[in-house]
Amino acid sequence: MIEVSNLTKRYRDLTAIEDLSFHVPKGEILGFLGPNGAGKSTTMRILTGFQPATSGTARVAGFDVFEQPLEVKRRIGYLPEIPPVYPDMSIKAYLRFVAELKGVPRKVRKDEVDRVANAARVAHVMDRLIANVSKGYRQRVGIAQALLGSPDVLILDEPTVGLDPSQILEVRDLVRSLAGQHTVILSTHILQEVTATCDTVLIIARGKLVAHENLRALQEKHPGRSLDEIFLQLTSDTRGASPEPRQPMEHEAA
Ligand SMILES: Nc1ncnc2c1ncn2[C@@H]1O[C@H](COP(=O)(O)OP(=O)(O)OP(=O)(O)O)[C@@H](O)[C@H]1O
Repeated sequence: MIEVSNLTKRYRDLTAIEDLSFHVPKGEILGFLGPNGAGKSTTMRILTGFQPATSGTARVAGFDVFEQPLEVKRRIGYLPEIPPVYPDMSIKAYLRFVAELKGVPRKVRKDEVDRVANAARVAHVMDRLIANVSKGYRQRVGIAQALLGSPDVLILDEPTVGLDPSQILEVRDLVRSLAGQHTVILSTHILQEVTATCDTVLIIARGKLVAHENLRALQEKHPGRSLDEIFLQLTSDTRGASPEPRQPMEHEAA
């Protein structure tokens, strides 16, 4: 469903991701793990067509991300790190608005909004202003908008960041319930996030792929070690190094 080949992104002299290649089969929930600054958001922005790559190719549902971006966008639901919600709108008005933007036909729009509201468990707060609901609910609204139009692929960037423990459990349950019908990439720097929701993990460090396998197989390769220890070992050459200085923001093309 997702095929990435030799993907590289440079921001001036900083290489954010380098020669990344991986494949995500249909219906899988892939945990995309890496320390801060490893290149997760960059990869997701490229896959969702929000940012060009410097080189390499990426295909979603058979469509090239760079050559057929509209076809790709139609098949992807994206929850960026900061949910793209409008605080002054009610949840209902916002979801109807996004459904319209996504081209959900008018006569099925109401049913589609009801469907995603039930799936993301916001159906009981639809008339509340987004500004007045908790961060957990805002995150659910972000997930609901990603589900609109039932895209084949969902890309969720740090969906539980900043939530309290009970909200985290609810969002994890929700993501788990999506397996099978959707192919999901779940980005996080929290290992428990992956063990709670995913079968397969892809780990990057400093923009390079350091592991891509079934969680159980990864543990079997490192007997007697916890996943935390395995993660630390695999990403160790990035730790202890001084933090990456942030380059000037690049808003324009690669
Ligand atoms: N627009 C940009 N312009 C310049 N440098 C950038 C830009 N976006 C990201 N970077 C740099 O690219 C590297 C990878 O960043 P990215 O945000 O993809 O990492 P990440 O794994 O998502 O990190 P985090 O978990 O902290 O969100 C970092 O060194 C970051 O400073």
